[in-house]
Amino acid sequence: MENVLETDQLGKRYGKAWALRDCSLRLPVGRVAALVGPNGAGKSTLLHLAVGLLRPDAGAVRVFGESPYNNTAILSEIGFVAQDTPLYRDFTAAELITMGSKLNRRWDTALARNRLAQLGLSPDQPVGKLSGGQRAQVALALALAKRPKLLLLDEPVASLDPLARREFLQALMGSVAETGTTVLLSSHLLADLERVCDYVIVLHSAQVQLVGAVDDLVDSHRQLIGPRHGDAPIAGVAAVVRASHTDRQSTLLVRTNGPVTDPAWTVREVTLEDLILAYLADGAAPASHAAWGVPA
Ligand SMILES: Nc1ncnc2c1ncn2[C@@H]1O[C@H](COP(=O)(O)OP(=O)(O)OP(=O)(O)O)[C@@H](O)[C@H]1O
Repeated sequence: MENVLETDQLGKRYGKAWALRDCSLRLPVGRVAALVGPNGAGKSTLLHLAVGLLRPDAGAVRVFGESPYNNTAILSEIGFVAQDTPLYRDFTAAELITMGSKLNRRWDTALARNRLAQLGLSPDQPVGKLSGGQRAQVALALALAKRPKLLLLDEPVASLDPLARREFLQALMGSVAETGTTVLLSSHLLADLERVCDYVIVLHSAQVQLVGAVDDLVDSHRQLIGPRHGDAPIAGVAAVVRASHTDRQSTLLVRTNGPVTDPAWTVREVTLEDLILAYLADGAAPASHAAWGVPA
């Protein structure tokens, strides 16, 4: 399957501290991917490297097979909304739409205008006078109007109210279904991500903890509840990701390599949220997806 974004041992350092380290991942075409991790995990750094705003200090990042830092031509295929949704504050939304139409090859003016109308946002007001959430909506409308092949969104819904959030994610999904755009969006709102994403990248402390298709990851993990567990191997379990114990009972989130049939264990399916929380809690033990054998 074709990969839109690929990184190989990608690293970015600020002074002596690595903001992103040994990051190897693939994002296949057509996916809507969640980029998840605690504050300071390296999410924005990864997005900035992918859009060529930062130059790697180690390894490589390729978007559509090219280095975004050295090849500005591919930027026409990438839409990016940064975390603080920077816009020229003295410009009106209408002026920004006109500017977009002059600067972009595949610009969809009607889409941008319709979204603003749908949202009840005046196209004639300087965007600096809009609320933070309204400005985010304008930035997102402009990003969709670019009709990019890859859309990178850094916490796009953080400043939106719950209804606006739901509406935006629906609009995003509609646009993706129509155009086949690959999306990578960072967010802390796991329930939102669970609704819209079919791929996930979990970062912690500058390193990739988990990456893969949501279906594959959910299929290859289980929660086990049973007698207090020591180190003894359990048939069907490739690795224990997270364990919690009482005096007599253990609850394990495990990666499986076959069915767990030992009757001592009650086996439950996991949700994406269970998985993300388990891998985030286990952030001290990073590994590449290759090491886990999780399909990319
Ligand atoms: N310009 C900078 N100068 C120095 N350190 C930086 C800079 N930008 C980011 N960092 C550091 O790099 C690390 C990763 O930051 P990054 O912004 O990528 O995290 P994040 O996962 O996007 O966090 P958040 O969820 O808070 O937005 C952090 O430790 C941060 O302090």
